[in-house]
Amino acid sequence: MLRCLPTFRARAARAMSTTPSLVQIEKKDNYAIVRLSRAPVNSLNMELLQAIDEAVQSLEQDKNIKGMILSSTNPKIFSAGLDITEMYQPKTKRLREFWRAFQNTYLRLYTTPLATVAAIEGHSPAGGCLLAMCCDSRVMSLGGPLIGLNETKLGIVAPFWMRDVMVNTIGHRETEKMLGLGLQVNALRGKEIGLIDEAVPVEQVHSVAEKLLLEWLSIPSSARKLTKAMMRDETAQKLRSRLDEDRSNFVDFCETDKVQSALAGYLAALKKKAEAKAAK
Ligand SMILES: CCCCC/C=C\C/C=C\C=C\CC(=O)SCCNC(=O)CCNC(=O)[C@H](O)C(C)(C)COP(=O)(O)OP(=O)(O)OC[C@H]1O[C@@H](n2cnc3c(N)ncnc32)[C@H](O)[C@@H]1OP(=O)(O)O
Repeated sequence: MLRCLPTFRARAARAMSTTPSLVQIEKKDNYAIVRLSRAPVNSLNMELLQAIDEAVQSLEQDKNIKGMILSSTNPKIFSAGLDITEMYQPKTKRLREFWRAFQNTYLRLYTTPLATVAAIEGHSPAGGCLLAMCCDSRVMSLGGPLIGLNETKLGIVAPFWMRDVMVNTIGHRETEKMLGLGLQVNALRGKEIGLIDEAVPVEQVHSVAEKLLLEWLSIPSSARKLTKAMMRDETAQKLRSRLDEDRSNFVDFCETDKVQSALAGYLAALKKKAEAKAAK
């Protein structure tokens, strides 16, 4: 048995070196930094969504960990939102499972008793914006990066729970404009409308995120957790009571010719843009 151990260790090490982790977790004293790490743009496929859900769950179970900073290994992109290739020409079974993973990740992150801060150095459209809005606070870098729910621009409609989280963050009228027009805004504008809490130069994003997290963690823990639950449970419960219906709506909607042709057009435009960039 003892002689088997090095072989087992070597195999495990080899497996780790060949299977890059989709989410990197770095533990500090009483909090962790969770970095999304799916090249090139952290688009949220089913496996990444599940990895985020599992990461948050494992931190919730660690009695030394009280909070987390959600971030990206790519300083240019926080997350490109849902992986459009999951929705384009899908297999129905996988599409249902994919949406279930999205629902679960949202519910986990929005209602986690951990204190959470999003450190947004790069772009954060659609599902990326949702992940950020699920956190208790958001810090974003000044300059180029944009954040927002741009679904209408793709010819798709965000589900009611993405809308609800945005309404809870920036209010009804700003959501009506952001969502209806598919707007994405920079950090300064984000701060004006309450989507972003701190807009800072990129090199300060992490230190300010830590400062905000420590502020949340300075509140007596049970009071902070109960207040978070009081603020968020009703919104989460609305989806929990309609999980199957929401999943069916998504699958039916996604499989329509109209949505499929909108997604085809959008993917082609992304590809063309990437090719033009590569040709430069
Ligand atoms: C009425 C009932 C309603 C029920 C509910 C129904 C439906 C709800 C449906 C959906 C909800 C969706 C939420 C979403 O999240 S949709 C996703 C929206 N995301 C985007 O629009 C972002 C698109 N990407 C970009 O804008 C840029 O890529 C980005 C700014 C993120 C980065 O730009 P950069 O120049 O650095 O990189 P690119 O060259 O553009 O991209 C590199 C590479 O990555 C591919 N890619 C980019 N984004 C995605 C994506 N979201 N999914 C899949 N792939 C993506 C891109 O095509 C390039 O690929 P390649 O050419 O190098 O192979």
